[in-house]
Amino acid sequence: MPIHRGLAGVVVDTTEISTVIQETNSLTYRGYPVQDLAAHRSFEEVAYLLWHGELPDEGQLRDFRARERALRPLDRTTSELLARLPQTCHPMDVLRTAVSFFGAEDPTEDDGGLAVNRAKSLTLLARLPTVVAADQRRRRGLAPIPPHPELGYAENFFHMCFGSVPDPDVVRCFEISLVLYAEHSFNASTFTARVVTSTLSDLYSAVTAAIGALKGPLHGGANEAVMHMLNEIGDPGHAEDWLTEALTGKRKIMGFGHRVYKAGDSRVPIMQDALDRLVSRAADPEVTRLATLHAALRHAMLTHKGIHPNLDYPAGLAYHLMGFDIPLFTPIFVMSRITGWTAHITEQLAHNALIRPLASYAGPDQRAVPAIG
Ligand SMILES: CC(=O)SCCNC(=O)CCNC(=O)[C@H](O)C(C)(C)COP(=O)(O)OP(=O)(O)OC[C@H]1O[C@@H](n2cnc3c(N)ncnc32)[C@H](O)[C@@H]1OP(=O)(O)O
Ligand SMILES: O=C([O-])CC(=O)C(=O)O
Repeated sequence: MPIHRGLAGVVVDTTEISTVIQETNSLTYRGYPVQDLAAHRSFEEVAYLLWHGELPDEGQLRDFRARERALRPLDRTTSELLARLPQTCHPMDVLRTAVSFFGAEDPTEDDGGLAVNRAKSLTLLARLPTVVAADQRRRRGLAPIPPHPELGYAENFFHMCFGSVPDPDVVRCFEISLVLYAEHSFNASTFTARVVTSTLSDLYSAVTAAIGALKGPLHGGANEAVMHMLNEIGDPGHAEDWLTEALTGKRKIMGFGHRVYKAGDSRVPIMQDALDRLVSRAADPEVTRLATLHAALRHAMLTHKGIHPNLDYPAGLAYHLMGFDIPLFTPIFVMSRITGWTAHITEQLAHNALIRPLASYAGPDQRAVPAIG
């Protein structure tokens, strides 16, 4: 029987949510090219699209926004619990714990009905930014800032992190990153959520597990690893030598390569444009140094290995330029991907089959248990 390590190239089910087209390096959400969604639609509209299959009309969007805004605040018990977590833990651990706690607190935790799951998904979408922002402020020794009910999803996140909203160009770049991160078919974290759901477990358990899968540096954790790597290299003139040494040492270069796209990630040109806008508006020598280094490493990687960057490469630097602390980058990915995960949980439940592959046994032949003494 052929073995497909890492399930590479294996098609395990159908989905109507998105498609990553390998041959053309393109991506659509419910049939719409992600480039067009990023250019013309808000993140809230994209969330609605992923969950409902169609873009909202004006009234539907107004109602969706109002419900999301009303659900943003955390209750006192949650805030107190999260404030007790050690500051040495990663913010992804805080987020994972928060979702698990939301499940424990929710009397409808085990109700996997469509309406109940939609309500839980919206609650998570609304509350996760409040958790992430409060955690960043706690680590900076600052009091949390409550959500602002008159601000959009992206603006409100800046408000809760920094107490102010940057100019619309910056907010737009952030929103573009949220649209691009929202959904990507059967990636590792989404598949994790589907595996958990396939046992008929609850939505919170599936999302908690998905957060754990996203945290790893081969998946979502790469956007943080990109920034650590740029800081390690430091000087743009060192990029080439650093890369040669790293490749000789068999290091994986963070933010490069992809399981599905082999000739470039469909989302990178859009995110790179957004990043370029952030760099030019900064007009700061330190930002120019980072952008030059970023470009030099991309060029060296393509020349030496023929490997293209993935979305985490431009997103990592963009989040740094927006002022977020590095450990927040993957939690921001969660704030967006919660839409894709929960759309997949709903889809899995609608056509469920327990996910349980086979393994080819490679251990010792059957043998007798030695008698003790
Ligand atoms: C949003 C996201 O989750 S996107 C992914 C984010 N992850 C990263 O950026 C981490 C760095 N990248 C990687 O580790 C890989 O490219 C992955 C895990 C994303 C994809 O891996 P796979 O599809 O399993 O490809 P695989 O690891 O087999 O790579 C194929 C070849 O390219 C090489 N390669 C692929 N990516 C990289 C990389 N980033 N750095 C160095 N070499 C790489 C591998 O070493 C391998 O070479 P070999 O055939 O000589 O052994
Ligand atoms: O599809 C993947 O394997 C990883 C990825 O790019 C994503 O989840 O956005």
